[in-house]
Amino acid sequence: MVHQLPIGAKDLLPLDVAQKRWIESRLQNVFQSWGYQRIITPTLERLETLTAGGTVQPESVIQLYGSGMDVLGLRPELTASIARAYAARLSREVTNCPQRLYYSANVFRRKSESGSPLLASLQEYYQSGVELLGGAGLLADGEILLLLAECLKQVELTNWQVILGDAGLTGTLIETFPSQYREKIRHCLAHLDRIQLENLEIPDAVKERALQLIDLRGRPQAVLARLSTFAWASELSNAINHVKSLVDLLESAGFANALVLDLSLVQTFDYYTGIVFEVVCENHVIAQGGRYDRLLGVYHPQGITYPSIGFCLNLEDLHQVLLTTLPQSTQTTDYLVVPCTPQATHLAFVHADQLRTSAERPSVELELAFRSEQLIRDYARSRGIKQIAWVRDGEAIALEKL
Ligand SMILES: N[C@@H](Cc1c[nH]c[nH+]1)C(=O)O
Repeated sequence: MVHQLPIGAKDLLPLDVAQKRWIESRLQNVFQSWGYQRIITPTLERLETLTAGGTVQPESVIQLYGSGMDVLGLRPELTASIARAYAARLSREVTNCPQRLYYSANVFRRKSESGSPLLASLQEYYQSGVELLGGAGLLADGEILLLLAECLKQVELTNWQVILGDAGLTGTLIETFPSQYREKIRHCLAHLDRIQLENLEIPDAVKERALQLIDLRGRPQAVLARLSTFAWASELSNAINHVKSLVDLLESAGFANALVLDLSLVQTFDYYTGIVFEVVCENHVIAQGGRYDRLLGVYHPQGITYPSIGFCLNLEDLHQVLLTTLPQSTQTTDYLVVPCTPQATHLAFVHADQLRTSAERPSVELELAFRSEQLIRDYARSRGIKQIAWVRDGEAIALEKL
């Protein structure tokens, strides 16, 4: 019998792991230097926790049955879990808010290409991200976007673009459409599907406004100028002014050419209430996030909420885009210690141990099979090992540099 992986699952071999750790450790250094602390939440949560308030669709969660009647789910993302963990732990005391948290973890999604749950495949992804809980306003939004830009700089990513939207603003605009058309329009916006929108059977006046919305995408100043020509926009001046101030802040921080304003941007998860964004590079969505001011209230026993914002980087996408700049080999072992005869075995273990605890803390591996000297040298060269310590019973150890 051939034991195959489940569809969509994959093994990460040592080189993949070395490259992934290179990315993760650079990101973690940035998170820590901005004052974020690591949080670890469980891989499994109650399904109702993951989908509370309709923020995550149950169909996208891989479900399991726990003891009793609990339906459990593998987390499809971490923001809901972190909101659950902190909702009742936050308070308005100065010592408590804001909380800056980061994570690096795997997430699982169920993907159904054909819409059939039987054909759905398991997808496991890795994310590194941050949540700024209890942080509101321009400063918090600015911190998150500038922190994201610093992460991209530290992993040496170039040619990226940030697509910036506002879920509050877009949601309010969608609310102004008659309720029977909202879902269809939302779907077209989420998929940037102008053709489908043009062909929808909806009244012309509604369609015209929906098309105005899908076209609100491009250089920020041009989009904002176009927006100001629409009569309906005047009722949304607070949200529009916030976006303007954020755009100014980002442009003065050097984002100018990398920023696209897209007021039709709709995200996969439905908990966003304010700015939303994604980073794209070579057709990959490298990162996404946004403001979710109501989510903590969903988990708080009295419904008290705290304004919050965060993002995550999608490590597989980042890995793909960075492939040529990542380390191309795994770390090599410094020494190979060779017991030349069975009698030298004990001495070889002792010598290997002495080397490992010496000042430079080298990595040391042991020859296991008493192979010929030639085979041992060939093996060491093939693995990039630079030094062989030949251990013979009753003789001084002979060090050979390759
Ligand atoms: N959890 C979101 C990203 C995010 C983090 N914080 C806010 N949003 C995702 O997986 O897409």
